[in-house]
Amino acid sequence: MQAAVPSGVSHAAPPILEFRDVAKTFDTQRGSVTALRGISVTVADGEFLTVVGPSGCGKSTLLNLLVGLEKPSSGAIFFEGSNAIDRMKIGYVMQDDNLYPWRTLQENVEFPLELRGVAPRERSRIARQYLAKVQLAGFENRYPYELSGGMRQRGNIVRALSYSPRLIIMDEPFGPLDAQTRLLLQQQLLDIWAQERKTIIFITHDLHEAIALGDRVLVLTKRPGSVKSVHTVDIPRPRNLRHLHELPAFRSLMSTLGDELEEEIMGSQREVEVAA
Ligand SMILES: Nc1ncnc2c1ncn2[C@@H]1O[C@H](COP(=O)(O)OP(=O)(O)OP(=O)(O)O)[C@@H](O)[C@H]1O
Repeated sequence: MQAAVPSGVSHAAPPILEFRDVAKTFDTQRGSVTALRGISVTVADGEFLTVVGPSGCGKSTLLNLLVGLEKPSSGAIFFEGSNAIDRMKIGYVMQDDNLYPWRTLQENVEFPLELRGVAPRERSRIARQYLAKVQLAGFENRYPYELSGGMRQRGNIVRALSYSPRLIIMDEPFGPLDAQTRLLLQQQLLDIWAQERKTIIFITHDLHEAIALGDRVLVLTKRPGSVKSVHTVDIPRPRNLRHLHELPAFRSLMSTLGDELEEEIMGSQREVEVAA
């Protein structure tokens, strides 16, 4: 059961993360591609921020800058007040579960704890505790090929949580799952988040998911991605995800986000037509 957390207040907490006028241009053999431009946004400690935007607008690039896979072309990113980002404090969950096939589920979840030098007994305890939180007790000794897609992704998520990172970034983690499994995992993620209040940045194509999970929804423009709008989700927690669509606040935000994204997607199409 989730703790009651009023929605829309967490971003009043001190920021844990700040993007300050960040831009990213890739130099390729066919010229340069500006993926992001003028991104300025702060994320509060313990906030759940969801990010939506048209395909190719730079959402994954934003996350890659955070985890150090790419460097900003200009501007700066501050994490816990420093631009020397301690990436050991950041967990990353990608769309494809990337559990190691040669390790059992338990050994997979223990892996980041091993890297951080946690003693075997303690890491075994922590891994079991997290696996139980997502109803995977009893499956500890299975290998990834013996698990369903939803089970693997749950393992993937708790692996990122197990070493208690301060920030977790998730790039469409539920993308490939069927609707029913997706709903279950969304609810489990919210339950864990309510208990632990980690800061989460969650990218999704699904507007329903963005509203259901987030304290705020950040909308990016078409490429080069910049901040189009930021909306506070005015729906109290705990949220019953199966009945959200009945709430006027949900329907109103769905409609606003739908309009904003349509505007961006139509804008991209017009540019393609003019260029053709
Ligand atoms: N390493 C790279 N080299 C050159 N161009 C890149 C590189 N990475 C991304 N891009 C370009 O930057 C733009 C943004 O890409 P990105 O993957 O961040 O978008 P996205 O919003 O995550 O897309 P999608 O929603 O389709 O997953 C795209 O035009 C992409 O082709």
